[in-house]
Amino acid sequence: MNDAILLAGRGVSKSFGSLRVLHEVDFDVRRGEVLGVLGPNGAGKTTLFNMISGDLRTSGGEIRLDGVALGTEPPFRRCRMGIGRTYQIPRPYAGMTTFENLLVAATFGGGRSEAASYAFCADVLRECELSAKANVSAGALTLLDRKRLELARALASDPKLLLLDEIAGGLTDEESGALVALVRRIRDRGVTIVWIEHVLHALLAVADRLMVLNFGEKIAEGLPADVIALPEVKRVYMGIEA
Ligand SMILES: Nc1ncnc2c1ncn2[C@@H]1O[C@H](COP(=O)(O)OP(=O)(O)OP(=O)(O)O)[C@@H](O)[C@H]1O
Repeated sequence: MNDAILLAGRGVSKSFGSLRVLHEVDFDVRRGEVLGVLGPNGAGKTTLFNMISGDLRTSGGEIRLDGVALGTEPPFRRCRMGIGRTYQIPRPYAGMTTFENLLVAATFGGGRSEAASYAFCADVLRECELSAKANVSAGALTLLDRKRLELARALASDPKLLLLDEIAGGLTDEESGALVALVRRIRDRGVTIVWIEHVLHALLAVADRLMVLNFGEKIAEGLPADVIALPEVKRVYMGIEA
């Protein structure tokens, strides 16, 4: 096992009936890095996340966390193994307060006792700049705060790997700057991050490497500046003919 690699996928494939969505994708996520995932709509990015988090089974291939094959482990067990994720469409419990949302994630996802969860959740709220909204109903939060809450809920299970699915969409430049600063802080305390994002400037502000998917295949990976300069990436992702 290579200690530098936290998450590894080999030959990862997914089909829905006759629709092949991912085809033999190999990837490594290095411990402590931010790996950005790019690709046009329908490229298979969220499907890849779903297979890492256990929301979907793979049709082929293998995914390992810390060298341990995830196999058919259900989502809650993967969460306890250290995989946290956000969803493209935030799914807070709208009738609960921000703090209650975190408590649920910390006790069920993180497996902490309720008592131990209180102090931990207060720290997560502070990190995500949500302390002032602790007692606000999640359904009443602004879009930026809903995104922060989505991230905070993923952090409440104390993940070593955080999967972020398009958290910057719909935000102003200033708001996405605040989110980027938060992602950096999380990375700086040692959490490994894989971030699917269409808002390129947000991703480029923090990603250490990029991986690009197109029609379910990996077409590029490497340092961000190198990857976005590739003619193939410009063509499929940005619609620019080289
Ligand atoms: N449960 C499902 N059943 C059938 N087809 C599905 C299912 N989930 C996803 N797909 C299809 O798989 C393909 C890849 O979808 P996916 O959501 O992974 O793409 P994506 O790269 O995340 O796109 P976007 O950037 O729009 O979020 C799409 O054609 C989608 O319609």
